Amino acid sequence: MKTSPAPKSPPSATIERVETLLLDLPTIRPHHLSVTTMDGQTVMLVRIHCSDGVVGIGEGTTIGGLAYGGESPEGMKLAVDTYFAPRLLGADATRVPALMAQLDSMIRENRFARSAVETALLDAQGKRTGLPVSELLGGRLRDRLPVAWTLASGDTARDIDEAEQMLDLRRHRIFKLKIGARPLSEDIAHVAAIKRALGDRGAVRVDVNMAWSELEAARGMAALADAGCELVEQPVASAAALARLVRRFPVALMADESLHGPKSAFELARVAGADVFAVKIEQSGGPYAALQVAAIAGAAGIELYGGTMLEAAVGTIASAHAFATFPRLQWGTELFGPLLLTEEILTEPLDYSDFHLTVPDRPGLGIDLDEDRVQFFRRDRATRTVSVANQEA
Ligand SMILES: O=C(O)C[C@H]1C=CC(=O)O1
Ligand SMILES: [Mn+2]
Repeated sequence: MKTSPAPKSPPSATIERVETLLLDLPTIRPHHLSVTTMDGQTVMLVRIHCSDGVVGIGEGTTIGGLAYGGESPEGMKLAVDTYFAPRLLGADATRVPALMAQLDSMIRENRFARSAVETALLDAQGKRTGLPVSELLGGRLRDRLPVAWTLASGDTARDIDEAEQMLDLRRHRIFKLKIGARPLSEDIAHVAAIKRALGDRGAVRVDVNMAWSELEAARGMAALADAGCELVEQPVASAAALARLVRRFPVALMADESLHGPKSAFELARVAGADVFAVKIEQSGGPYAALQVAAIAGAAGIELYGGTMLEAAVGTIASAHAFATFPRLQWGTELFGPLLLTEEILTEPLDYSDFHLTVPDRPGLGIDLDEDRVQFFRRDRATRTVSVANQEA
Protein backbone atom coordinates (compact mmCIF):
# COMPACT_ATOMS: atom_id res chain seq x y z
CA MET A 1 0.00 0.00 0.00
CA LYS A 2 1.33 3.43 -0.88
CA THR A 3 1.64 5.82 2.04
CA SER A 4 1.73 9.56 1.55
CA PRO A 5 4.45 11.49 3.43
CA ALA A 6 3.36 12.93 6.74
CA PRO A 7 2.41 16.60 6.36
CA LYS A 8 5.27 18.83 7.45
CA SER A 9 4.29 20.75 10.57
CA PRO A 10 5.04 24.48 10.50
CA PRO A 11 8.05 25.62 12.52
CA SER A 12 7.25 26.44 16.13
CA ALA A 13 9.04 29.78 15.81
CA THR A 14 9.94 32.00 12.90
CA ILE A 15 12.04 35.14 12.80
CA GLU A 16 9.95 38.31 12.82
CA ARG A 17 12.48 41.10 13.30
CA VAL A 18 16.24 41.60 13.29
CA GLU A 19 17.36 44.63 15.24
CA THR A 20 20.90 46.04 15.25
CA LEU A 21 22.36 48.74 17.49
CA LEU A 22 25.77 50.32 17.95
CA LEU A 23 26.72 50.98 21.57
CA ASP A 24 29.71 53.19 22.40
CA LEU A 25 31.16 52.26 25.78
CA PRO A 26 34.07 53.99 27.53
CA THR A 27 37.14 52.03 28.73
CA ILE A 28 38.61 52.36 32.25
CA ARG A 29 41.91 53.63 30.75
CA PRO A 30 43.49 53.91 27.31
CA HIS A 31 44.41 50.41 26.07
CA HIS A 32 47.65 50.46 24.04
CA LEU A 33 48.24 47.80 21.37
CA SER A 34 50.87 47.87 18.62
CA VAL A 35 48.08 48.48 16.07
CA THR A 36 46.05 51.15 17.88
CA THR A 37 45.15 52.77 21.20
CA MET A 38 41.59 52.20 22.38
CA ASP A 39 39.76 54.83 24.43
CA GLY A 40 36.44 53.10 24.14
CA GLN A 41 34.78 50.06 22.68
CA THR A 42 31.98 49.94 20.13
CA VAL A 43 29.59 47.02 20.34
CA MET A 44 27.33 45.97 17.47
CA LEU A 45 24.37 44.34 19.19
CA VAL A 46 22.00 42.06 17.26
CA ARG A 47 18.58 41.14 18.61
CA ILE A 48 16.58 38.50 16.81
CA HIS A 49 12.86 38.69 17.66
CA CYS A 50 10.95 35.45 17.09
CA SER A 51 7.26 34.65 16.68
CA ASP A 52 7.15 32.73 20.00
CA GLY A 53 8.13 35.89 21.87
CA VAL A 54 11.74 34.78 22.38
CA VAL A 55 14.48 37.38 21.68
CA GLY A 56 18.05 36.21 21.10
CA ILE A 57 21.04 38.52 21.52
CA GLY A 58 24.44 38.50 19.83
CA GLU A 59 27.44 40.80 19.65
CA GLY A 60 29.98 41.82 17.04
CA THR A 61 33.00 43.75 18.25
CA THR A 62 36.47 44.50 17.03
CA ILE A 63 39.46 46.53 18.16
CA GLY A 64 40.01 50.10 16.97
CA GLY A 65 37.59 50.25 14.04
CA LEU A 66 39.45 48.81 11.06
CA ALA A 67 42.87 48.83 12.79
CA TYR A 68 42.74 45.13 13.70
CA GLY A 69 40.90 43.46 10.83
CA GLY A 70 38.62 43.85 7.87
CA GLU A 71 35.32 44.26 9.75
CA SER A 72 34.30 47.36 11.71
CA PRO A 73 31.23 47.56 14.00
CA GLU A 74 29.62 49.94 11.49
CA GLY A 75 30.36 47.52 8.65
CA MET A 76 28.94 44.60 10.65
CA LYS A 77 25.72 46.55 11.25
CA LEU A 78 25.44 47.32 7.55
CA ALA A 79 26.06 43.68 6.63
CA VAL A 80 23.44 42.41 9.10
CA ASP A 81 20.82 45.03 8.15
CA THR A 82 21.32 44.71 4.40
CA TYR A 83 22.26 41.08 3.78
CA PHE A 84 21.63 38.84 6.80
CA ALA A 85 18.31 40.29 8.01
CA PRO A 86 16.26 39.93 4.79
CA ARG A 87 17.33 36.28 4.56
CA LEU A 88 16.50 35.62 8.20
CA LEU A 89 13.00 37.12 8.19
CA GLY A 90 10.32 34.43 8.15
CA ALA A 91 12.89 31.63 8.54
CA ASP A 92 12.57 28.75 11.03
CA ALA A 93 14.40 29.97 14.13
CA THR A 94 14.54 26.51 15.70
CA ARG A 95 17.04 25.00 13.24
CA VAL A 96 20.15 27.09 13.86
CA PRO A 97 22.79 25.09 11.92
CA ALA A 98 20.45 24.72 8.91
CA LEU A 99 19.75 28.44 8.91
CA MET A 100 23.44 29.31 9.16
CA ALA A 101 24.23 26.92 6.29
CA GLN A 102 21.59 28.66 4.22
CA LEU A 103 23.15 32.07 4.98
CA ASP A 104 26.59 30.69 4.06
CA SER A 105 25.37 29.87 0.58
CA MET A 106 24.53 33.54 0.06
CA ILE A 107 27.01 35.48 2.19
CA ARG A 108 30.81 35.04 2.07
CA GLU A 109 33.34 36.16 4.69
CA ASN A 110 31.86 38.65 7.23
CA ARG A 111 32.90 36.31 10.04
CA PHE A 112 32.33 38.81 12.85
CA ALA A 113 28.82 39.75 11.69
CA ARG A 114 28.11 36.05 11.15
CA SER A 115 29.24 35.26 14.68
CA ALA A 116 26.88 37.88 16.12
CA VAL A 117 23.93 36.42 14.19
CA GLU A 118 24.76 32.81 15.10
CA THR A 119 25.11 33.83 18.75
CA ALA A 120 21.69 35.51 18.74
CA LEU A 121 20.09 32.43 17.16
CA LEU A 122 21.74 30.14 19.72
CA ASP A 123 20.64 32.39 22.60
CA ALA A 124 17.05 32.30 21.30
CA GLN A 125 17.11 28.53 20.81
CA GLY A 126 18.57 28.02 24.28
CA LYS A 127 15.88 30.20 25.87
CA ARG A 128 13.24 28.31 23.88
CA THR A 129 14.46 24.85 24.88
CA GLY A 130 15.61 25.70 28.40
CA LEU A 131 19.22 24.79 27.62
CA PRO A 132 22.37 26.88 28.15
CA VAL A 133 24.21 27.64 24.88
CA SER A 134 27.11 25.43 26.02
CA GLU A 135 24.72 22.45 26.03
CA LEU A 136 23.45 23.30 22.54
CA LEU A 137 27.11 23.36 21.46
CA GLY A 138 27.65 19.78 22.62
CA GLY A 139 27.89 20.07 26.38
CA ARG A 140 30.17 21.86 28.80
CA LEU A 141 33.16 20.24 30.45
CA ARG A 142 33.71 23.03 32.97
CA ASP A 143 31.67 25.73 34.74
CA ARG A 144 34.49 28.19 35.40
CA LEU A 145 37.22 29.52 33.14
CA PRO A 146 40.58 30.99 34.21
CA VAL A 147 40.83 34.60 32.97
CA ALA A 148 44.01 36.51 32.09
CA TRP A 149 44.25 40.31 32.30
CA THR A 150 46.02 42.49 29.72
CA LEU A 151 48.45 45.09 31.00
CA ALA A 152 48.46 47.79 28.32
CA SER A 153 48.52 51.18 30.03
CA GLY A 154 51.73 52.06 28.16
CA ASP A 155 53.63 52.59 31.42
CA THR A 156 55.70 49.95 33.27
CA ALA A 157 55.10 51.23 36.83
CA ARG A 158 51.37 51.63 36.21
CA ASP A 159 51.19 48.12 34.74
CA ILE A 160 52.91 46.69 37.84
CA ASP A 161 50.45 48.53 40.12
CA GLU A 162 47.56 47.23 38.05
CA ALA A 163 48.87 43.65 38.24
CA GLU A 164 49.29 43.94 42.03
CA GLN A 165 45.69 45.16 42.32
CA MET A 166 44.44 42.22 40.26
CA LEU A 167 46.37 39.76 42.44
CA ASP A 168 45.02 41.40 45.62
CA LEU A 169 41.47 41.20 44.28
CA ARG A 170 42.09 37.54 43.30
CA ARG A 171 40.73 38.42 39.87
CA HIS A 172 43.72 37.59 37.63
CA ARG A 173 47.10 35.92 38.03
CA ILE A 174 47.92 35.53 34.34
CA PHE A 175 49.08 38.74 32.66
CA LYS A 176 49.36 39.46 28.95
CA LEU A 177 51.52 42.43 27.99
CA LYS A 178 50.91 44.27 24.75
CA ILE A 179 54.24 45.03 23.10
CA GLY A 180 55.60 45.75 19.62
CA ALA A 181 55.02 49.50 19.32
CA ARG A 182 58.32 50.46 20.95
CA PRO A 183 61.92 49.50 20.13
CA LEU A 184 62.69 45.87 20.97
CA SER A 185 65.12 46.68 23.80
CA GLU A 186 62.51 48.88 25.54
CA ASP A 187 59.86 46.22 25.22
CA ILE A 188 62.14 43.55 26.65
CA ALA A 189 63.09 45.79 29.59
CA HIS A 190 59.36 46.46 30.21
CA VAL A 191 58.49 42.74 30.25
CA ALA A 192 61.50 41.82 32.39
CA ALA A 193 60.65 44.52 34.97
CA ILE A 194 57.06 43.30 35.28
CA LYS A 195 58.07 39.65 35.58
CA ARG A 196 60.71 40.58 38.20
CA ALA A 197 58.08 42.46 40.23
CA LEU A 198 55.55 39.61 40.09
CA GLY A 199 57.87 36.63 40.42
CA ASP A 200 56.01 33.34 40.83
CA ARG A 201 52.80 35.13 41.83
CA GLY A 202 51.89 35.94 38.23
CA ALA A 203 52.43 34.38 34.81
CA VAL A 204 53.67 36.79 32.13
CA ARG A 205 52.88 36.46 28.43
CA VAL A 206 53.17 38.94 25.56
CA ASP A 207 51.16 39.80 22.47
CA VAL A 208 53.10 41.51 19.68
CA ASN A 209 50.09 41.76 17.33
CA MET A 210 52.30 41.00 14.26
CA ALA A 211 54.53 44.06 14.76
CA TRP A 212 57.91 42.32 14.39
CA SER A 213 59.92 41.18 11.40
CA GLU A 214 61.07 37.58 11.54
CA LEU A 215 64.56 38.66 12.60
CA GLU A 216 63.21 40.88 15.38
CA ALA A 217 61.01 38.00 16.48
CA ALA A 218 63.97 35.63 16.72
CA ARG A 219 65.91 38.12 18.84
CA GLY A 220 62.81 39.05 20.83
CA MET A 221 61.74 35.50 21.63
CA ALA A 222 65.19 34.55 22.90
CA ALA A 223 65.27 37.62 25.18
CA LEU A 224 61.68 37.12 26.34
CA ALA A 225 62.41 33.52 27.31
CA ASP A 226 65.37 34.78 29.38
CA ALA A 227 63.08 37.36 31.03
CA GLY A 228 60.73 34.63 32.26
CA CYS A 229 57.95 35.20 29.74
CA GLU A 230 56.08 31.93 29.12
CA LEU A 231 54.29 32.63 25.83
CA VAL A 232 54.61 34.91 22.79
CA GLU A 233 51.47 35.64 20.78
CA GLN A 234 51.60 36.35 17.04
CA PRO A 235 55.00 38.11 16.88
CA VAL A 236 54.95 38.16 13.05
CA ALA A 237 52.20 38.31 10.45
CA SER A 238 52.91 35.34 8.21
CA ALA A 239 52.09 31.74 9.00
CA ALA A 240 55.27 30.60 7.24
CA ALA A 241 57.39 32.79 9.53
CA LEU A 242 55.50 31.48 12.58
CA ALA A 243 56.35 27.94 11.48
CA ARG A 244 60.03 28.85 11.20
CA LEU A 245 60.04 30.37 14.71
CA VAL A 246 58.17 27.67 16.59
CA ARG A 247 60.15 25.45 19.04
CA ARG A 248 63.39 27.39 18.44
CA PHE A 249 63.16 29.11 21.83
CA PRO A 250 62.06 27.90 25.27
CA VAL A 251 58.84 29.91 25.10
CA ALA A 252 55.45 28.86 23.69
CA LEU A 253 54.35 30.44 20.41
CA MET A 254 50.66 31.24 20.01
CA ALA A 255 48.80 32.08 16.79
CA ASP A 256 46.04 34.68 16.89
CA GLU A 257 45.61 36.92 13.82
CA SER A 258 46.66 34.01 11.54
CA LEU A 259 43.51 32.14 12.56
CA HIS A 260 40.44 32.95 10.48
CA GLY A 261 38.37 29.86 11.06
CA PRO A 262 38.74 26.14 10.37
CA LYS A 263 40.55 26.34 6.98
CA SER A 264 43.30 28.62 8.29
CA ALA A 265 43.52 26.48 11.42
CA PHE A 266 44.02 23.39 9.29
CA GLU A 267 46.70 25.13 7.18
CA LEU A 268 48.55 26.32 10.27
CA ALA A 269 48.32 22.88 11.86
CA ARG A 270 49.61 21.32 8.61
CA VAL A 271 52.81 23.40 8.75
CA ALA A 272 53.07 23.01 12.55
CA GLY A 273 53.02 26.80 12.79
CA ALA A 274 52.14 27.22 16.48
CA ASP A 275 52.25 25.57 19.90
CA VAL A 276 48.96 27.17 20.92
CA PHE A 277 45.87 28.49 19.13
CA ALA A 278 44.06 31.57 20.48
CA VAL A 279 40.52 30.60 19.50
CA LYS A 280 38.07 33.46 19.10
CA ILE A 281 34.42 33.01 18.19
CA GLU A 282 34.39 36.11 15.97
CA GLN A 283 37.66 35.39 14.15
CA SER A 284 36.44 31.83 13.63
CA GLY A 285 33.09 32.91 12.17
CA GLY A 286 30.89 31.96 15.12
CA PRO A 287 30.69 29.55 18.07
CA TYR A 288 30.28 26.40 15.93
CA ALA A 289 33.33 27.28 13.80
CA ALA A 290 35.32 28.00 16.98
CA LEU A 291 34.58 24.43 18.07
CA GLN A 292 35.94 23.20 14.74
CA VAL A 293 39.14 25.23 15.18
CA ALA A 294 39.54 23.65 18.62
CA ALA A 295 39.00 20.17 17.17
CA ILE A 296 41.69 20.75 14.53
CA ALA A 297 44.10 21.94 17.24
CA GLY A 298 43.32 18.86 19.33
CA ALA A 299 43.95 16.52 16.42
CA ALA A 300 47.27 18.25 15.66
CA GLY A 301 48.51 18.28 19.26
CA ILE A 302 48.24 22.07 19.43
CA GLU A 303 47.21 23.49 22.81
CA LEU A 304 44.27 25.84 23.35
CA TYR A 305 43.59 29.32 24.70
CA GLY A 306 40.25 31.13 24.74
CA GLY A 307 40.84 34.50 23.09
CA THR A 308 38.88 37.76 23.00
CA MET A 309 38.22 40.60 20.60
CA LEU A 310 37.60 42.63 23.75
CA GLU A 311 33.93 41.88 23.46
CA ALA A 312 31.51 43.33 25.99
CA ALA A 313 29.28 41.04 28.06
CA VAL A 314 27.30 39.36 25.27
CA GLY A 315 30.25 38.31 23.11
CA THR A 316 32.27 37.42 26.19
CA ILE A 317 29.62 35.05 27.51
CA ALA A 318 29.01 33.54 24.07
CA SER A 319 32.76 32.83 23.95
CA ALA A 320 32.66 31.39 27.47
CA HIS A 321 29.90 28.93 26.48
CA ALA A 322 32.00 27.79 23.49
CA PHE A 323 35.26 27.50 25.47
CA ALA A 324 33.48 25.59 28.24
CA THR A 325 32.96 22.75 25.74
CA PHE A 326 36.64 22.41 24.70
CA PRO A 327 38.04 19.05 25.80
CA ARG A 328 41.25 20.82 26.87
CA LEU A 329 41.97 24.47 27.59
CA GLN A 330 45.61 24.33 28.62
CA TRP A 331 46.26 28.11 28.60
CA GLY A 332 42.96 29.35 30.06
CA THR A 333 41.18 32.38 28.59
CA GLU A 334 41.39 36.15 28.39
CA LEU A 335 37.65 36.82 28.65
CA PHE A 336 38.08 40.07 30.57
CA GLY A 337 36.48 42.43 27.99
CA PRO A 338 33.60 43.64 30.21
CA LEU A 339 36.10 44.51 32.96
CA LEU A 340 37.87 46.96 30.64
CA LEU A 341 34.65 48.96 30.32
CA THR A 342 33.43 51.55 32.81
CA GLU A 343 29.78 50.67 32.24
CA GLU A 344 27.65 47.66 33.12
CA ILE A 345 25.10 46.77 30.43
CA LEU A 346 23.64 43.69 32.16
CA THR A 347 20.97 43.62 34.85
CA GLU A 348 23.27 41.30 36.79
CA PRO A 349 27.05 41.58 36.28
CA LEU A 350 29.10 38.57 35.21
CA ASP A 351 30.71 36.61 38.02
CA TYR A 352 34.48 37.17 38.02
CA SER A 353 35.89 35.71 41.22
CA ASP A 354 38.80 33.67 42.46
CA PHE A 355 40.69 34.15 39.14
CA HIS A 356 37.81 32.68 37.12
CA LEU A 357 34.72 33.65 35.14
CA THR A 358 31.66 31.53 35.87
CA VAL A 359 29.76 30.30 32.82
CA PRO A 360 26.04 30.98 33.45
CA ASP A 361 23.85 27.88 33.64
CA ARG A 362 20.53 29.53 32.80
CA PRO A 363 18.89 28.95 29.37
CA GLY A 364 20.54 30.57 26.35
CA LEU A 365 23.52 32.79 27.09
CA GLY A 366 22.13 33.14 30.61
CA ILE A 367 22.42 36.94 30.76
CA ASP A 368 19.94 39.85 30.54
CA LEU A 369 20.62 43.27 29.07
CA ASP A 370 19.78 46.32 31.15
CA GLU A 371 17.53 48.05 28.64
CA ASP A 372 17.97 51.54 30.14
CA ARG A 373 21.76 51.22 29.79
CA VAL A 374 21.44 49.92 26.24
CA GLN A 375 19.23 52.85 25.26
CA PHE A 376 21.58 55.29 26.99
CA PHE A 377 24.71 54.11 25.17
CA ARG A 378 23.27 53.58 21.71
CA ARG A 379 25.06 55.74 19.19
CA ASP A 380 21.96 56.99 17.41
CA ARG A 381 20.51 58.36 20.62
CA ALA A 382 22.20 61.73 20.09
CA THR A 383 21.19 61.79 16.42
CA ARG A 384 17.58 61.12 17.36
CA THR A 385 17.55 64.01 19.83
CA VAL A 386 19.02 66.30 17.20
CA SER A 387 16.48 65.33 14.57
CA VAL A 388 13.57 65.90 16.98
CA ALA A 389 15.05 69.29 17.89
CA ASN A 390 15.45 70.06 14.21
CA GLN A 391 11.83 69.23 13.53
CA GLU A 392 10.71 71.52 16.33
CA ALA A 393 12.90 74.39 15.12
O1 LIG B 1 44.58 39.27 21.33
C1 LIG B 1 44.42 40.34 20.79
O2 LIG B 1 45.17 40.64 19.88
C2 LIG B 1 43.29 41.25 21.12
C3 LIG B 1 42.97 41.52 22.51
C4 LIG B 1 43.05 40.51 23.51
C5 LIG B 1 43.42 41.06 24.67
C6 LIG B 1 43.73 42.40 24.41
O3 LIG B 1 44.10 43.24 25.20
O4 LIG B 1 43.57 42.64 23.10
MN1 LIG C 1 46.33 38.70 20.09
